[in-house]
Formats: sequence, C-alpha cells, structure tokens
Amino acid sequence: MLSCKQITKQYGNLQVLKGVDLEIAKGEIVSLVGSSGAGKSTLLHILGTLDEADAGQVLLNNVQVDKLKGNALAAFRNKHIGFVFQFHHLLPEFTALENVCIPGWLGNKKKKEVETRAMELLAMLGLKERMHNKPSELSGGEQQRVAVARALINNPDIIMADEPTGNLDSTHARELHQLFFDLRKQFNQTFLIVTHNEELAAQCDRTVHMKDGRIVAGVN
Ligand SMILES: Nc1ncnc2c1ncn2[C@@H]1O[C@H](COP(=O)(O)OP(=O)(O)OP(=O)(O)O)[C@@H](O)[C@H]1O
Repeated sequence: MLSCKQITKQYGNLQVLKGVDLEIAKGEIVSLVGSSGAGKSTLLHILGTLDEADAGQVLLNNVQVDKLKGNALAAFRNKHIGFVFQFHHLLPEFTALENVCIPGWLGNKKKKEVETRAMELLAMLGLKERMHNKPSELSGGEQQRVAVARALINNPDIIMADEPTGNLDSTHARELHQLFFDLRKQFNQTFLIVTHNEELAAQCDRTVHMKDGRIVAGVN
C-alpha cells in the first residue's frame, strides 16, 4: 500500500537518511522507533509528502507521490493521508467540530455530508458532548482525539502519527493507543507511528528500528 525505495535526505553536511526502503500493507499498524536524531520524523515527513527526499521513490497506492507538485500534491495529501502530531495543531479559533470538518471542506465535499461524518466520528471517539467547544476548553486527551477524528475525516489510506502520545499522561496515552487498534478493527485503518513509547511499539504488528539514517531491523 505504502512503499519507499532508497530514500536519502541531507541537511547541509548532515546525511539524515542514507537509503531507506520500507513497505507497509493495508491494515497494518507499524511503529517506527530509534534514538533521537535517527531520522524518524524526517522519514515520516517524506512519506507523508510534507518534505521532499533528495533521491528515492515513494509510492502510495501505486501513485508515485514524489512526482506530484503544488496543488496536485496538496489535494492528494489531503485526500489520502491523515496526520496526528504530538502537539495536535488544532486551530484555536474553531470548534472541535469545525476543526474536524476543515480537511473535508478543503476536499470540496458537500458541507452537510462532511459535518455529518465529523459528528459521527466525534461521537465514536467519545466527544459527542464536546464537539462545539474550542480546543482550549478540552483536555489534552480530548484534543488529541479531535486530531484523530480530523485525520480520519477523508477516509485516508494511511494515518501517520509523530509521537501522538508524547504529550499525554499514561492513562490517556493508553486510551489513544487503544483507539488506533479499534480503528484498525473497524475500518482496517493503516497506521505508521513514530514513537518513543515502548508499550505502544510492542503492541504494534511490526516495529521498524532506525539508527543513523538507516533501518536496522524489522519484525518484533
Ligand atoms: N530542517 C532541518 N534542518 C536541519 N537539520 C534537520 C532538519 N530537520 C531535522 N534535522 C536533523 O536531522 C536529524 C534527524 O532528525 P529527525 O527529527 O528526523 O530525528 P528523529 O529520529 O525523529 O528524532 P527525535 O526522536 O528526537 O524526534 C537530526 O540531527 C536533526 O537535527
């Protein structure tokens, strides 16, 4: 479903990625682990089309995404990839519901249809009573669940998460991990998760280890 071949990336004199190959199948939950500076976030950003590799290929559902540019790239990303970051990046002036709707509205879907799906998702994630609140009125765990609902609004092929529970206490972190597995069960949702959380990594189908810009080991 997602694959990359021989991805390299350099910042100045620093070779951050030194030829990374990776394949992820539909419905898989894969964690990406490794020490600080190993290149995990850089790889996630390249796979998520947020950053460009110096060389190599990224294929998502047989589309070579590194060939897409400008508006075509933005539209492709919005439709096919969902993101959840450590700091949720919700827009503070919009309600939870509006935050979830925005990627759907950007995708030119009918306003009402997007709203209905957003409400369903928020209800599913236990936020039915909180959907008209702004992010600052929600707890950290609630904000992160809004970010997950936002990532799901366009039925993405894959959700890419960068330290999604890095900012949560252990109870909320466990709840969010459980949510990822529930979403896989319900929608066969695929996830690639950068994490330092060993408990989460151990629960995943597969843990990919990175060291000094390379993948060093595979299946756990
Ligand atoms: N935009 C940038 N400009 C210059 N150097 C960068 C840039 N982004 C990342 N780097 C460097 O590339 C290396 C890899 O960074 P990356 O964020 O991918 O590591 P990571 O494995 O995700 O680390 P962490 O676990 O600490 O988040 C680091 O040495 C970092 O300082």
